[in-house]
Amino acid sequence: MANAKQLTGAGLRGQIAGKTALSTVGKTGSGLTYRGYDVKDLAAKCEFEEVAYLILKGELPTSAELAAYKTKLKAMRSLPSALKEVLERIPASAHPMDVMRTGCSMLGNLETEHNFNDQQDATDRMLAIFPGLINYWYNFSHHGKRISVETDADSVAEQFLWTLHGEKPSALHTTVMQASLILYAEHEFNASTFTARVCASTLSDMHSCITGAIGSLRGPLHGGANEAAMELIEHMQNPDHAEETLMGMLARKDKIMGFGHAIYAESDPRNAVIKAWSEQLAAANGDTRLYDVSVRCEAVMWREKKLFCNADFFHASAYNYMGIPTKLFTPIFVCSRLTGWAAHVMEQRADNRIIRPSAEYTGVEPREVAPIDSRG
Ligand SMILES: CC(=O)SCCNC(=O)CCNC(=O)[C@H](O)C(C)(C)COP(=O)(O)OP(=O)(O)OC[C@H]1O[C@@H](n2cnc3c(N)ncnc32)[C@H](O)[C@@H]1OP(=O)(O)O
Ligand SMILES: O=C([O-])CC(=O)C(=O)O
Repeated sequence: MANAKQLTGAGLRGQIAGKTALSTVGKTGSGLTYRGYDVKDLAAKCEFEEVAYLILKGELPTSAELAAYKTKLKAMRSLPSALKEVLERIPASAHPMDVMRTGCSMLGNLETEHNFNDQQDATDRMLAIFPGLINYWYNFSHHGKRISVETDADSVAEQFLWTLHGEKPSALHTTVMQASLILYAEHEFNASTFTARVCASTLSDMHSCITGAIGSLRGPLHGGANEAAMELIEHMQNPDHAEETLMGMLARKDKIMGFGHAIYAESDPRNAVIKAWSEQLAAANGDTRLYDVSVRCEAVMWREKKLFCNADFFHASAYNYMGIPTKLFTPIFVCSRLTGWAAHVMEQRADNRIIRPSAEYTGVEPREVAPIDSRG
């Protein structure tokens, strides 16, 4: 069993900030479970909709329940015309995470969750619409194309790739995307989920909670690390060049995105799964450069710093091999983590007290306001 990480210090590290029945992270040093199931088991045996159902409703679905859930999601994909108009006004230079944030917020204006009894439907609508939403904007702003999001795709995974590329994806790509969405679906009290829970604790609506969470996920210390990792590895010509680049960065004390974790001590269980898929995609592509340089980065970081790849690092090469533009990497994370965020919002609502911690004051002692002409 791996050692647990010492959790103390700034950033609320190690503080219990609430209860959850949704997942455990690093409980045995390196494990991740969703409602008691090992994430590796889920990624090997399930499709994303089964895991979304598990996280949102508590148990894995039967085949009839899964079929009904997928049929429901498939019927909820269309984009309201007012949302399309907003997406068409966002420039190509925008970051897609800002597009996700605005798109989610706009949806909240058009289809407001007025009543908490609507929380499951509001969540399902976002699960169904988010892949098409981001790819509608991407295709319009980058290629001047108004795509149809009412595809025959059988799953969220397939819908993402289909609406991006305009054709049914290969079985391999769909399988990898299923696994990726499962790996990213839920992760206890990470920064974006905690954002969603703080928002939920004020009894705000689901779209506000998810919009806030998207903003938190955007940063490179959290979900944005998969894009930052891609920007790093794309310049590496071969493993020796990768080693040379990293050694220089470490000497300059640069932060290497895609490595390290706030909770895990020695490894992130999601890494082995996406790494294996990246290797398969590299072989299928007949170009192993990105995989090979990533493997060398992993070895160097462990040798030099005892830092390991988190979920994001091998996602960079895997997504690149599937022809996904780098700036769309973190929105895929949104399409997946939406399940965890929404389940946490539901959990917070079911046993709520407004989240309002205290601060340690470090400012000046009490003093009087001097008349304005005597200041300075
Ligand atoms: C899906 C996800 O969100 S996973 C996380 C994605 N984020 C990244 O990949 C960004 C790069 N990684 C990091 O910035 C950090 O490891 C975090 C934000 C994930 C965790 O931060 P912390 O909990 O503060 O890290 P931790 O306490 O383990 O850091 C220990 C030391 O290692 C250093 N360190 C940690 N990660 C890295 C890294 N990727 N590169 C270089 N040094 C690092 C820290 O700077 C710290 O050094 P210090 O004590 O001299 O300041
Ligand atoms: O738990 C964290 O701090 C970050 C993370 O890995 C995730 O949200 O998937």
